[in-house]
Amino acid sequence: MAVCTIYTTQSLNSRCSIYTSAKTQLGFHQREVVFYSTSGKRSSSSRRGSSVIRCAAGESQTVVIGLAADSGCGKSTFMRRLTSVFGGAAEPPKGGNPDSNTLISDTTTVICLDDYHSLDRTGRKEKGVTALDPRANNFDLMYDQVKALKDGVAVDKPIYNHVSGLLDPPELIKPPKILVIEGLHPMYDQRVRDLLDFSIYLDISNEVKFAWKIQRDMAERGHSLESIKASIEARKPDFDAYIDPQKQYADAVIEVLPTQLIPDDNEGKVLRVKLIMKEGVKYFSPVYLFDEGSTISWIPCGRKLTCSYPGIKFAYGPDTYFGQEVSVLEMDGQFDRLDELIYVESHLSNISTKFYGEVTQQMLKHADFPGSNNGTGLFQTIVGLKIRDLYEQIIASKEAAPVEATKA
Ligand SMILES: Nc1ncnc2c1ncn2[C@@H]1O[C@H](COP(=O)(O)OP(=O)(O)OP(=O)(O)O)[C@@H](O)[C@H]1O
Ligand SMILES: O=C(CO)[C@H](O)[C@H](O)COP(=O)(O)O
Repeated sequence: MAVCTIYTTQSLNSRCSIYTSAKTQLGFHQREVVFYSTSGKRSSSSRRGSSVIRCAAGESQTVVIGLAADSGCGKSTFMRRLTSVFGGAAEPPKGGNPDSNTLISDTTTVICLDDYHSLDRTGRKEKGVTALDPRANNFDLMYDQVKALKDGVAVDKPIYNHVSGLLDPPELIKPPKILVIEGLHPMYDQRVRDLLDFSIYLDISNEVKFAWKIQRDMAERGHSLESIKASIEARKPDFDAYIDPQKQYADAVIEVLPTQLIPDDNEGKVLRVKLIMKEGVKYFSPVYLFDEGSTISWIPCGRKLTCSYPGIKFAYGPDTYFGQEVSVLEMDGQFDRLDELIYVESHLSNISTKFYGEVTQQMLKHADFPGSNNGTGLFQTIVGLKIRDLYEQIIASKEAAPVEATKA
């Protein structure tokens, strides 16, 4: 008999029901469910079939964030910036699988959606599908488990092992304060998408993606230029079909393009980065430069900001994106001196900092992360602060709301 230990923040006399079905997605036919209440009391129940515990609506505290991007587009770097905003280091589950893709800190748990690959590397090869193809992923299980975590219920999440290319035995994930689901498809399945409190898409243009891939896979992983080109080409049709369309659903998009400051630049070192922020998203007010709603172009170089060639240019203004109203903040170029970023920060509003200079402090703290001297690092940091603010607002609103009557 498989034993599943489930931690719940609900008291034992709160209304939680166990739903069972004939067979779990993980393959267990019978399991024991052990509840731990916050007071430490314990009770257990044995059922045939899979166990999903659903507790009374309105009691959940887990805020769910989706981060979508292709492989090698800066998700891990963004996650490191985000978890740093909440303080404390993010680490793999203690004593667990050394190849786990999960990162846990005091406030956040980041799960990688590669863990919901239904086909392992050999299986994909045999069936002739890439990992980007929805047929290689189990969206039913993804939905069930993200929903359970959002409802305050622990799950046994599978692990996709990137070293072996196999599906490893599952790991226990307890409901965190903030759950980040990052990977190829957080906004692909409507059921999963509807669970997200906020969503981000990292939109890296083909030229820049290629430059980053070469930098990482050639320098750090020993791949040849030809194999990198071949891998990008092989993924492109599925990327265009299944990954890229998700950006229309994102509340914030960080778009990374080649610079416009250097004519015909093909080095890909200087970047033009746009932060596209949807209007009307609950608990999220877009950042603005100087004057909300105006159209602004700003070259901050001069007395207060050191700029070597090709300089720095900011732009801000309203726009539409997939037919929706957005505000766009743009930065082209790179900083020479990160401490001078405070000058730029002081002209930005709605950045959800807790003290003057917090963006600059965060950027200086992680000056060694990729993108710290340009708009990728700046906008990732700002989005991290906006997520903290969103989380605090959601929690405050739940605490203020009267407890809902539970249904029998
Ligand atoms: N902002 C950036 N500026 C320059 N290079 C970057 C930036 N972000 C990421 N990179 C490059 O891309 C590589 C991949 O970044 P990262 O590991 O954060 O991406 P990822 O999406 O998590 O990748 P994967 O899904 O393959 O694990 C880095 O090693 C770095 O070379
Ligand atoms: O697109 C990816 C997401 O990170 C990976 O390529 C996918 O998970 C397959 O993994 P592997 O390359 O280890 O077979």
